[in-house]
Amino acid sequence: MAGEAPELSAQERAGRPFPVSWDQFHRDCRALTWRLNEVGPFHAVIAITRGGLVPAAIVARELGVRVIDTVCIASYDHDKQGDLQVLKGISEQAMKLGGGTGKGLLIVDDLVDTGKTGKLVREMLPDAHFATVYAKPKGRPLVDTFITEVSQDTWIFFPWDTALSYHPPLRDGAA
Ligand SMILES: O=P(O)(O)OC[C@H]1O[C@H](OP(=O)(O)OP(=O)(O)O)[C@H](O)[C@@H]1O
Ligand code: HPA
Ligand SMILES: [Mg+2]
Repeated sequence: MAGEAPELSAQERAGRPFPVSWDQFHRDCRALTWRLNEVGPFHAVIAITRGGLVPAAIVARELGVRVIDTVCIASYDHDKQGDLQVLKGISEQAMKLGGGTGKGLLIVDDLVDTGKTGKLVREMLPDAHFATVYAKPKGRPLVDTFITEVSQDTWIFFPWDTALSYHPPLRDGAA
């Protein structure tokens, strides 16, 4: 409709950019593993794709876990969240390892934001341990272990979504 304000994406609503380098991400994943090492052992890691694949690989490597499964969920189209779609569920084999409820399984994702994705996976595996590298306040209560909390109005830029590019000097109006 004419005169109606355009809908803002999550990233536009988020005032603060929080860029994360590969190096920083690796360090944060290792810090996460230190905490998880106190909680395990785990029979398997369940990565929430796609963002959870990267921390899941690092965490599984550090914890010595070789069974990794995925739950494939799509919700954000870049920075706009739509309805959650489960494109692939947890495998029967991983379900068995978790006794049907997720006991002894470790769910890994890169972050929780609104918590919608995490809530859905928790419902599939109520007894699993849920770990993320970053957490925003709305999603935080869903997570058992995380490393860094950022404000709800922060947008995290992951290294696999970004590239090095020219940045104008502050004098020329750069933010
Ligand atoms: O707490 P929420 O508000 O549900 O948001 C968090 C989820 O959003 C992102 O995934 P996305 O759906 O963008 O898919 P991707 O992992 O394939 O990038 C992120 O990796 C989390 O899985
Ligand atoms: N960064 C990247 N992807 C996301 C975010 C974020 O802050 N929130 C939900 N998906
Ligand atoms: Mg994701």
